[in-house]
Amino acid sequence: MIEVRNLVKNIASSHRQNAQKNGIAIIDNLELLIEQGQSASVQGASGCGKTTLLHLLSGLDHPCAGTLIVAKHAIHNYDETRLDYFRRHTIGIVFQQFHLLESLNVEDNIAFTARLAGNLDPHHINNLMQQLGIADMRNQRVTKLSGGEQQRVAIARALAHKPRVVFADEPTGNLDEHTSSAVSELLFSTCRALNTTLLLVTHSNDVAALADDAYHMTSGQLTKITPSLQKS
Ligand SMILES: Nc1ncnc2c1ncn2[C@@H]1O[C@H](COP(=O)(O)OP(=O)(O)OP(=O)(O)O)[C@@H](O)[C@H]1O
Repeated sequence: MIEVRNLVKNIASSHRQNAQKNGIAIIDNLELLIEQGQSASVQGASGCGKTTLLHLLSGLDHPCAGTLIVAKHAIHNYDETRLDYFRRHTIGIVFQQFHLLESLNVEDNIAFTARLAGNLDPHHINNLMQQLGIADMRNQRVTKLSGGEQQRVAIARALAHKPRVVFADEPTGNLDEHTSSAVSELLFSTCRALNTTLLLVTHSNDVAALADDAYHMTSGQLTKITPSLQKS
């Protein structure tokens, strides 16, 4: 579950005491609720604050004000030690720039987060590689892969430790239309199977429409653009 209340991020200052006084609020009293196991997509103009929102929810950036609860973790109150534990165990992140470990092969990149979390399930990792079409590349260094292949490795890595929540920033941005559709369906179906909450930023209407709820971001806030597609 993700619960965000009155979230403010001022891009000129990350210090709480200066939040209201300095700079522009790129996130301005934003509210969001996603139940456990549900998914939501966020679309919006370039520079409107989508990546900033994911960084705040991942504990990679600090809010100026507001409440951020992610899988029962009230991370707005956490220090770096607790945030580090939270990131390792609770969430998976697909970054826009992948951030793969260049010295490792495909399989070790994917297993890395699971090893850190102490939750290595080789069968699950093998399934992810098979479903994402990267099993044949398991022993290759990631630097040898195309952008689209690296993107699939990044997606598998985010799911490898069966996190409670996944944040994905343009997870299909480097994929052709056919692969984008297959990979995004796999991302959504794997999250559903694991009862993992998924929050995804995308420029693709097709990918956004796969989510239970779709939001548009503007003026630092989210507006729901489709009714919730409640599953029976
Ligand atoms: N650390 C920072 N310091 C100052 N400004 C920042 C910082 N991080 C982001 N910004 C600014 O905040 C705004 C939102 O950036 P963000 O990356 O969240 O946008 P976005 O909606 O994800 O854009 P895109 O769709 O192009 O990826 C931009 O104007 C950006 O320049």
